[in-house]
Amino acid sequence: MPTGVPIEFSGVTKRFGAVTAVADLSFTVEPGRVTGFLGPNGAGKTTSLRMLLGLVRPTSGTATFGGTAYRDLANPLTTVGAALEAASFHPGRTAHNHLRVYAAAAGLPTSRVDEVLRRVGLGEYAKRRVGGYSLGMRQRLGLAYTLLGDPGVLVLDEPINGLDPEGIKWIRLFLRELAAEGRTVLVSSHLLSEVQQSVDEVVIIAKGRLVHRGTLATLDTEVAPHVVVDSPDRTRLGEVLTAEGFEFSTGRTGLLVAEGDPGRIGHLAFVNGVEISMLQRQKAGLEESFLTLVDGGEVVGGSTETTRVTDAAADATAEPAASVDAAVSTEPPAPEAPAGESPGRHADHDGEDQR
Ligand SMILES: Nc1ncnc2c1ncn2[C@@H]1O[C@H](COP(=O)(O)OP(=O)(O)OP(=O)(O)O)[C@@H](O)[C@H]1O
Repeated sequence: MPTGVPIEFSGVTKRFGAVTAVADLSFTVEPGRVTGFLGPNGAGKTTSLRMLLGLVRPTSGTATFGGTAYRDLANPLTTVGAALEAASFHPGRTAHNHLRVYAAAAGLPTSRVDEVLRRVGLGEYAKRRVGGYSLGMRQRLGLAYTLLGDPGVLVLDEPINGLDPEGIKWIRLFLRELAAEGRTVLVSSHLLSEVQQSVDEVVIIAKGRLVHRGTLATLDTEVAPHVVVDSPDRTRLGEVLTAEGFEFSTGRTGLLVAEGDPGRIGHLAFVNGVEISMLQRQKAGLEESFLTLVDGGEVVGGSTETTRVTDAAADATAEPAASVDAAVSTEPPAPEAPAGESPGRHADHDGEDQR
């Protein structure tokens, strides 16, 4: 049985020139559960994961697996399985051939290839060329790759992105299974709804900073509930609320007041002689809480516009590096990478610090 170790971010900051992509990030991801690493596009998720996997050097702070940095792991492939972005595989080769190369490089028996392909439901397609695979099948193949060394930790960047409903259902159950086996499972996504049914814990970042960490249940209580109130004379009700300093917006069912206690609003209406036709407390839903948290994220400097080159053409033909040390299936191309450069590089290229 694989042994999961905690993933620990401690005061991690990453600056790219004037842009602070990640600011003083600290959190721990525990084994035995699925943790969602959430934030809108540009929040700093990929940069954080790349620092964790030794692909980018933090400006300050440490990101480790049970206290050991990725580059210092004795055998990375059997400790951490990681997939950054959609894995790219040569379309002309079979899934079995792809994984056989990695297994051989890592000193693993070919039987391991058959095992992981069966595990992700690709057993009967193992000898088919990857070019004929659907996106969902390619995602499964990427997962099979991460499982080759039977690692105790899995780090998956947006594994649900682009899957059809059946694929989403499958991956949700699969992630839960992996965590139930004692592994540490960290899954990034920019959509809470995408991972909400598969995660036990969430770490939410916005503009490079941690904005929430805890269970989904705690997320639900993070954002204060509202009061929805209505009156046959909405204009007058609005005037009374404004005069008392309440902030509100007008919704379909009434005025949405940033106040958790309906009693206060009811009393206010009563003493001002405003008839109330509806008054109720409304808890912020999960999605609303998530959006409120990430919208309110503090700006940590510079533009948050993503400048990354998406090198889809190269993805179609490039092969992931078959290094024993490289348990990371793909790496996003750097912004200035010329078109055609392999996205499968695994260097610890600190040249990015100058960007
Ligand atoms: N190599 C780089 N050079 C310069 N800026 C970068 C680089 N990598 C990331 N950034 C910037 O850092 C910020 C965080 O980007 P990052 O890709 O980590 O966010 P993300 O949460 O993964 O978003 P997405 O889901 O869109 O990939 C963005 O402002 C981005 O433009």
